[in-house]
Amino acid sequence: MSSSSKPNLPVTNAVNGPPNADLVRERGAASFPVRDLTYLVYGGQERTEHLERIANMVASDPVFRKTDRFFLSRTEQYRRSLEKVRHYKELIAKHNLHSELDQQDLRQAIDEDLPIGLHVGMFIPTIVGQGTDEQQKKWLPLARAYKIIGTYAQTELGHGSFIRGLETVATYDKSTQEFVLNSPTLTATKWWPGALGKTSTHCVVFARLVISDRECGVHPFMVQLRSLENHEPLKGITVGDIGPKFAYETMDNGFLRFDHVRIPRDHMLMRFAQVAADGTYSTPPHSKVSYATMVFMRAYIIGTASSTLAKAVTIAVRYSCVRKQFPLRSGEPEQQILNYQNQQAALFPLLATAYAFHFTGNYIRQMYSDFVRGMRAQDFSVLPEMHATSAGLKSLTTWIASAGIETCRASCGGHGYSKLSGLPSLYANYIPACTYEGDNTVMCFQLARYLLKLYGKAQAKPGLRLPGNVSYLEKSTLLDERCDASTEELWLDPARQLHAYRNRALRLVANCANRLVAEMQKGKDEVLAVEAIKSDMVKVAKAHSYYVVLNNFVNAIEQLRASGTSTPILRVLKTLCDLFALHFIQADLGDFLEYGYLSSLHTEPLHAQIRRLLEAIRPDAVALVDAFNFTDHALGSALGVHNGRVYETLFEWAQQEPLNKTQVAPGYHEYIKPFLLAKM
Ligand SMILES: CCCCCCCCCCC/C=C/C(=O)SCCNC(=O)CCNC(=O)[C@H](O)C(C)(C)COP(=O)(O)OP(=O)(O)OC[C@H]1O[C@@H](n2cnc3c(N)ncnc32)[C@H](O)[C@@H]1OP(=O)(O)O
Ligand SMILES: Cc1cc2nc3c(=O)[nH]c(=O)nc-3n(C[C@H](O)[C@H](O)[C@H](O)COP(=O)(O)OP(=O)(O)OC[C@H]3O[C@@H](n4cnc5c(N)ncnc54)[C@H](O)[C@@H]3O)c2cc1C
Repeated sequence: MSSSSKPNLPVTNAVNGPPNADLVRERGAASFPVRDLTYLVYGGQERTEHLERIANMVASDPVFRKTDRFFLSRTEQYRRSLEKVRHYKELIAKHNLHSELDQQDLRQAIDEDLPIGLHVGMFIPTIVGQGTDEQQKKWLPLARAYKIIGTYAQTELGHGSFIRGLETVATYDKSTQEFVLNSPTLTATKWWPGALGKTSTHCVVFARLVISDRECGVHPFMVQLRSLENHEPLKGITVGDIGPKFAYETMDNGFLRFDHVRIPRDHMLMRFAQVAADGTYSTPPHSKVSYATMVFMRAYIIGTASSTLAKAVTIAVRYSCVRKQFPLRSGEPEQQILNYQNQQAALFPLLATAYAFHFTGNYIRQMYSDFVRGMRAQDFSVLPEMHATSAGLKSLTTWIASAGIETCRASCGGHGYSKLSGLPSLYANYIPACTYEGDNTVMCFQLARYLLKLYGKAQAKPGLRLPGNVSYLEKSTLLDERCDASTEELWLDPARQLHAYRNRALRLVANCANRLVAEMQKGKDEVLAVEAIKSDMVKVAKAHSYYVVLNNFVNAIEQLRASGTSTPILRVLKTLCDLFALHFIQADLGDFLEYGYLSSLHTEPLHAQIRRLLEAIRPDAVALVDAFNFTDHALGSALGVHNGRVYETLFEWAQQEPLNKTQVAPGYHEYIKPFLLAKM
C-alpha cells in the first residue's frame, strides 16, 4: 500500500536528480499509509501541515542553512547562531507567529542549539513558575519581547548535583531592603549556564538566602548582568564563556561571579517563599518547589529523546537501503546492507524505541500539565510522583537515545564517521542531556528512593493503594509468579510482556529493600546502608522506567484501537511495540534469568520471535522512518537525504571543505616541498 497523500516537504540540500531506485521501491512497498502515521505522530492532519509550512519556510531560508557549519570556527558558529536568532525574531513578526506553540515550532524547525534556548526554556518558565503576579507583570513582557535575554544560573564550579551545597550567597540588608549577592570562593563561581557567557543581559541566580546570619536555603533571584545600552557587564559582575566543549559550539555556556552586587528586595522570586521588608522570612509550601523549572525541563527532555533518536534512525535506515555490500552468491547483485540481520538487529529496536518514546513524551506532558494545574491550586501532592517519574524517564530515555545515535553512526560504516553524515554532531550535541538537568545516575537515585519508600509503605500496610504506575509494588505475590511465554506466539501477548517488566522491577526493588535492611543489620546506619546499594538503585530506576515506557506504548495502542485507527497502522505499531518489549528483555536477559523468572524454555522462543519481528519490520522500515517526516534540513545528513542521492550529496558537500579551495595544499611550500625536492 502506498501513502494516502504525498508529504509536502521540499528536498533541500540534497543533490537533485532522480531519486534512488531502491528507496523508491521500498516506499512503494509499505504495508500502511505513511501519511496517516505522520498525522498520528504529530497530532492530526492540520497540525502536520502547519508544521510542514514552518519546516519548509526554514529549510528554504538561506539564513538557516547548516551545510557549512562544519567549516566555521567556534566564534563564527556563535555569531551565526545569533544571526539565526535575529532572523527568528523577524519571522515571528513577519508571519505573525506570536503564540508560544508557533515559536516552539519555529525553533524546532531551525534545529540548532540557539543561545535563546535557556531564555525560553528556563528563564521565562522560572519567572512564570516562581514569580509573583507583580514580578511576572514586570519581567514577562520584557522577556517575551526579547527586550531582556535571560538564563538559569544554578550550577557552580564546585557544585552541580548537590544544590543544597551551592555557595553563592544572597544576604538580606534590612537597612536598604536589598540583597547582596556574593561569590565568596572560587568554587562559588556559576559555571555552565547556557547563554550566560556572552548573550544574556539577565539571569535567575540560585543562591543561599541569609537573613540576619540565619540560613534560609537556596532561592531564585532576578539579576541584571549587562547594560541594556552597550552590553557591558555591570559593576561587581565578572562574566564570560567557559571555553571549548565536546560540542555545543553555538552555545556560550558561561561563568559568573558576584562581588557584593546589590539587588532590590523585590528581585527575589517570591511566589512561594517571601522575605518581608523587615526581614521576616516565610517558608515555601513545599521545600522543593523552587526546583520546579528543572522538573519542567526534564519533562521537555523526555519529549525530545524520541525525535532525536528518530533522526539518527532515519539517517541510518535510509542509508542502509542505499548502501550495498557483497552479493550473497557470486554473480548476484550486491545486497542492500539493511537486508542483513545484524543491521536490522542494530537499527530496528531503535526505530521501535523512537516510537515508544513518542508515547512516553505524550504521557509525561500530560502528567506535567496535571501537576501544574494542581500546583496553581496550591496542591503539591503530585510533586513527589512527578519528580521521581520524570527523573527516571529523563535518565532512561537520554541514555538510550545517546547510545542509539552512536549505534546508528557505527552502523553506517566509514561514512558514519564523516561529519557530513550528521551523526557525529547529533551525538556530540545530544549526549550532555545525560548530564544537564540532573546527572542521570543521580536522577536514578531519586526514583529508586521513591520506589523503595513506597514499597516499604506497601509492606507495612497491606491493602494500601498506590498510584497507577507503581501499583505493582503492592503485589508481593507477583514475586512468586513465573513467565509462561513458552512459545513465540505467547511472547506477543502485551499482558505477558508487561508481566515480565513488572516482575523484574518488583524483584529489583524488593532485593534492594532487603539488602538495605541487611546492611543495617550489619550495623550500618541508613545513610551508609544506602551507599552500599547504590549501583542496584540505578538498576531499580531503569527497570521501573522501562516498565513505564512499555506500559504507555501498550496503552496508547489500545486507545488508538478504541478510537478507530486503521488496522494497517495498528498492526505496524503493535509490531514495533512487540520489538521494543522483547528486545529490552533480551538485552537484560540476566535480570530475568537470575531469579528464575525465565528459563531456556522461554528464551529460545523469545529469540526466535525477535528474529521474526525484524523480518516483519524490514519491508516497512523506510516508510516507518519517512513517517517521522523530517526535512533534509532537519537531518543535516548526506546519508539520510530523502531522495537517497547519498554519494552525489557526499561528493558535493565534500567540495566545500576549505582545504579544497586550492589544488596545492596550504603548507606545501614550507613543509612538503623541502623534503620532496631534497637531494637523496
Ligand atoms: C522549551 C524550550 C527548550 C529549550 C531547549 C534548551 C536545551 C536544554 C539546555 C540544557 C539546560 C540545562 C540546564 C541545567 O542543567 S540547570 C541545572 C540542573 N541541575 C540539576 O538538575 C541538579 C540536580 N540535583 C537535584 O535536582 C537535587 O539536588 C537532588 C534531587 C539531586 C537532591 O536534592 P536535595 O539534596 O536538595 O534533596 P534531598 O536528596 O535531600 O531530597 C529531599 C527530598 O526532596 C525530594 N526532591 C528533590 N528534588 C525534588 C524536586 N525537584 N521535586 C520534588 N521533590 C524533590 C527528594 O526526592 C527527597 O524526597 P524524600 O525526602 O521524600 O525522599
Ligand atoms: C551542556 C551543558 C549545559 C548546562 N547548562 C546549565 C544551565 O543552563 N544552568 C545550570 O545551572 N547548569 C547547567 N549545566 C550544569 C549541569 O546541570 C550539571 O553539570 C549537572 O547537573 C551535573 O552536575 P555536576 O556537574 O555537579 O556533576 P557531579 O555531581 O559532580 O557528577 C559527577 C559524577 O559523580 C556522580 N555523583 C554525584 N553525586 C553522587 C552521589 N550522591 N552518589 C553517587 N554518585 C554521585 C555522578 O553520577 C557523576 O558520575 C549544564 C551542563 C552541561 C554539560
